[in-house]
Amino acid sequence: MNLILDIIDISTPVILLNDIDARQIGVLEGDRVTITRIKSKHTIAAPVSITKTLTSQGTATVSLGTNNALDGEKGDEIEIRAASRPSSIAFIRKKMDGGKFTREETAAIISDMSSNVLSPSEITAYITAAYINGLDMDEVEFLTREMVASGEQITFSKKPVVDKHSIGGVPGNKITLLVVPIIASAGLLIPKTSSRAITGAGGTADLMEALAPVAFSASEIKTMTEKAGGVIVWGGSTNIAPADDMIVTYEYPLKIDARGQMLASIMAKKLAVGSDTCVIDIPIGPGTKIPDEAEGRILANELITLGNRLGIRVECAVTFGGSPIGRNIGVNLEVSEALSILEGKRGANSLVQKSVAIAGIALEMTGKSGSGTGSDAAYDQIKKGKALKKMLDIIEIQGGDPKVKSTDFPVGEHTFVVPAASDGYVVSIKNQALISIARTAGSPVDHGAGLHLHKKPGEYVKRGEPLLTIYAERGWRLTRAVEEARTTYPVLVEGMLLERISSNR
Ligand SMILES: O=P(O)(O)OC[C@H]1O[C@H](OP(=O)(O)O)[C@H](O)[C@@H]1O
Ligand SMILES: Nc1ccnc(=O)[nH]1
Repeated sequence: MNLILDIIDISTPVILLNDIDARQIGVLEGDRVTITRIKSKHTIAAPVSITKTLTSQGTATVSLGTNNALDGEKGDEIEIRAASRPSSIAFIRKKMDGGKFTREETAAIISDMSSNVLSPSEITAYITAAYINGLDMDEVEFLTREMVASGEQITFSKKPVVDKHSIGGVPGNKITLLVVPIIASAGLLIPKTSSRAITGAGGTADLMEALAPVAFSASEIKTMTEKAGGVIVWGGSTNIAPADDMIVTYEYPLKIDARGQMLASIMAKKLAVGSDTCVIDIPIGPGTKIPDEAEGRILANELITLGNRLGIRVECAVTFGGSPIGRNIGVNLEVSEALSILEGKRGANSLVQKSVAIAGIALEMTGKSGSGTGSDAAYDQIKKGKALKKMLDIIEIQGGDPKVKSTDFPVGEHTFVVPAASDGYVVSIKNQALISIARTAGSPVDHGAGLHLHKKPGEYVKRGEPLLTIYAERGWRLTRAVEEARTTYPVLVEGMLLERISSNR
């Protein structure tokens, strides 16, 4: 049936059909149709949503998410036909039943995902099936290569091309804002692509966005890296492994990072930007993605094996993730904390030591520093102000303000101080509770939202002294975050009364 195209500004891939037209085409809610733009003969597929009022008879309203693939204009004539179910759904079902994906099946899933043929519930089913039944190394390699093939690739003529990545999972992990300028200031190329928050309250792409734009094409990333030595950009921005970003989008609300997808997500971004030397941070501990050192070693071997298969030299650093890195969680708070260290101010040991350790490994891997001297050399780049200067160059080349200072990042005006309920040493911190409070307060969308930890494990606190301060840009968000802090006890002080339980009678 031929209809007239209208476009609605929502991102979810969908086509809205009037119920009378839908009946004539023979489709029900959630069924798929093919849409052919008569003028260009270009055909795509999309899931249907049926309406009596939003779209009148004779019109088909597609979301921006769908129109990106169709490339249509309001008023175009389009032909709509009921489509058969994509074959990738059968492959997803195979994984639900514990089967193994072939390269062709992986390619079909990634292609259907990238071209919006799969609906959000089907993508979620794919991630969930892989989360539960896992992917073996062949399947991970297929996925990585298909993710790369779904977008553009960069090659540099100068070698080495260095990279770093963290598997995430530990709150406050802003080290990329220090590691990249350290490495670039040592004269190495580092085209760093990051995801937004996956399980956390602020991913590196979210943090960097407070300093400069992060969405660039592959050729812009190449040119900027060649000029400044490094960049910190959003991997899902344009066309660097776009299928990876779709997976991350559907993982975020579930607060999961499926193992096979995580390996592919990280390594696809490395392969796409042409890096040959990579250090990967694996934070371990309670409330992180990896519970202990033994599991950290297994993951490290998987990343190294995958790197070998892709021609990337990988070293992993298993790091302590049992409590936050630094003391701030949330976009502006983290950016400010990272910049203040680059500016030479005193800062949290956990942040400085971890950053120079990771940067040091990269310096040693590339021969810039001798064995065992990398972290001192990395620290020197901070102390001599070279890392700060490089970070400002990176900010400038990405279109941010090169005069920015650590004090330029406002926190939300709504604040609440959580006091210690008793005297004692802080014995532990619940990462997941802190992440959840920061997300509830508005992070990463509200840049001023988040929290500051006054006390970390091993530190003494007196009753009534602040344990943490919560910041929000909106009063209602602060109220909800405070309610959460009251029930989850994110910072545990020894001897603290956690709960009173009495008989119901
Ligand atoms: O939200 P969770 O799952 O904690 O972690 C995701 C973060 O971890 C990685 O950090 P980086 O790019 O190595 O700095 C990703 O790119 C992303 O920013
Ligand atoms: N799944 C992922 C974990 C960490 N970083 C990523 O880019 N992707």
